[in-house]
Amino acid sequence: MTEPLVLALDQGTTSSRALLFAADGRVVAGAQREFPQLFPQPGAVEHDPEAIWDSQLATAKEALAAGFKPAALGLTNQRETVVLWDRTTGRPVTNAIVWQSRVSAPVCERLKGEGLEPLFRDRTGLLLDPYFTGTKLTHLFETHAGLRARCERGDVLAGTVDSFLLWRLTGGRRHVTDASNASRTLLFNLSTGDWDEELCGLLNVPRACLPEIVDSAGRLTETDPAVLGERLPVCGLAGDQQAATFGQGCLTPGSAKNTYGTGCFLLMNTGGTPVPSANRLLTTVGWRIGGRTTFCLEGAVLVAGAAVQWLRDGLGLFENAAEVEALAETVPDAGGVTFVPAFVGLGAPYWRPDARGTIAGITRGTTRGHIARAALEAIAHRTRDVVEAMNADLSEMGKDGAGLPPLTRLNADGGASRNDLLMQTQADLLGVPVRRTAVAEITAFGAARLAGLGTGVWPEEPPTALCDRDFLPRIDPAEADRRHAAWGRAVRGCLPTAE
Ligand SMILES: Nc1ncnc2c1ncn2[C@@H]1O[C@H](COP(=O)(O)OP(=O)(O)O)[C@@H](O)[C@H]1O
Ligand SMILES: O=P(O)(O)OC[C@H](O)CO
Repeated sequence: MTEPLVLALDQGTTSSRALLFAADGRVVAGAQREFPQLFPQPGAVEHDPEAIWDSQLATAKEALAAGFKPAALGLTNQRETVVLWDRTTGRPVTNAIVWQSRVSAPVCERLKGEGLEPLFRDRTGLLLDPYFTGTKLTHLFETHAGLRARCERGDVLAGTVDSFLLWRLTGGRRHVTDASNASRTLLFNLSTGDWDEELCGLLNVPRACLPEIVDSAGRLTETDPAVLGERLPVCGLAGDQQAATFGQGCLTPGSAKNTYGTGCFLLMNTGGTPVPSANRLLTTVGWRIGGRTTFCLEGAVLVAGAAVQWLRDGLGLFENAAEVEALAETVPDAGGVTFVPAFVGLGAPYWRPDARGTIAGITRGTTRGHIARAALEAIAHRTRDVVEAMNADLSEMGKDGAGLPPLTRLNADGGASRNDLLMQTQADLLGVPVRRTAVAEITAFGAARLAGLGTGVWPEEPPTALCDRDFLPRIDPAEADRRHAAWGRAVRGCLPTAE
């Protein structure tokens, strides 16, 4: 095969993947491996960084074993999760604290109590929620004696998962991250495009342990031949949600995608200047190419497909996640059942780490089908929560004359987007078409696209045939509003103190 191929490594929350792509999105070879999720105490979620590395390395080797020679490598990763490792040995010094983990909630409360949230908001576009990397580091330094000092001396390095993987892939030569990953840490200043000394000080994070920030595409570095058996130029690097946005071809302001995976992440491209949110969404870097940054507004829903996983593993309702659709189709509606899967608190736009899940409205007639249907509806309602906040932000922008119209179409991807009932429910509740991508692995494809662009082997224009199916709204908007209002009441019911 002579067409230029790109190897994408996609290090996700529950599995690592390596996929070799052609420019049109075809997967020529690939491999995927799950790795263990660790729940050491309620609200804490950890990964063993060695398990992350082993699974990622094994998949990369497996994909390369097919015998094709990629022109470049693109890397994308679960975001916010923090890894600390010894500079000399490369060995992790603690488990990775995963983005879902709530362990730094007390640190966030303390900082909020000191009135610091507006400062963090203005500079980083984020909120003081335990989701983000910075307070996870603060927490680790407060609970591991001597760790901060080792970081200050530069003996221990810190970074998000991309940094750790690149350290290993380059044989311990490069300690880098890209601007999109950096923008998820609470330490990155959106205006300067660099680490913010004052915020590092407030979070007690020594500058010496942080990586160098590079672009998301270009000749960023290269792999050590001893690791993958060959020297590959690393030409694409981005957080997984930003990579999916790029892969979906959301390259113009106003275009948006929602990834339905463990959580749901809805990102809208807002162009070359950061748009502050008045409605508790996040302002984040989409990608930085040639030193020019594209920004996004983001709504992060912490639990989406994970609710389906819980029906599978926690309640034993079925064996495979895909079976939820048939089960939910056994009933015409949720029969008055509302399921708010606030397992790790609620993300955008509520940001309530103290919220806990509820299943309400159960009667003697409630069946497994009703619960399954309510779980799918919950995912669609959480997405509407985000879209309402986003449209409000866009309308606010419009007052200055520089606005974008409300969302006109949502591009969908991720494991749970394979569920037709979920996609139809989503279109119904939003009142706009939902377009499901034909490229199942769009996150990895986005990383490959960045690398293809970065190395110049692929055209700048994304492939055109990305649509698998359009789901059009079928219910009256007033009915959608009524259902969403009932959802809002259920959400309020799962908050310990009324908002
Ligand atoms: N057909 C389906 N319907 C609903 N949820 C599904 C379906 N297939 C997979 N899921 C859910 O999607 C998630 C997996 O999607 P994926 O994109 O691989 O997630 P991640 O990248 O976050 O690990 C799981 O939480 C799973 O429960
Ligand atoms: O690994 P995923 O696909 O669940 O994505 C996780 C997000 O990057 C967390 O912000």
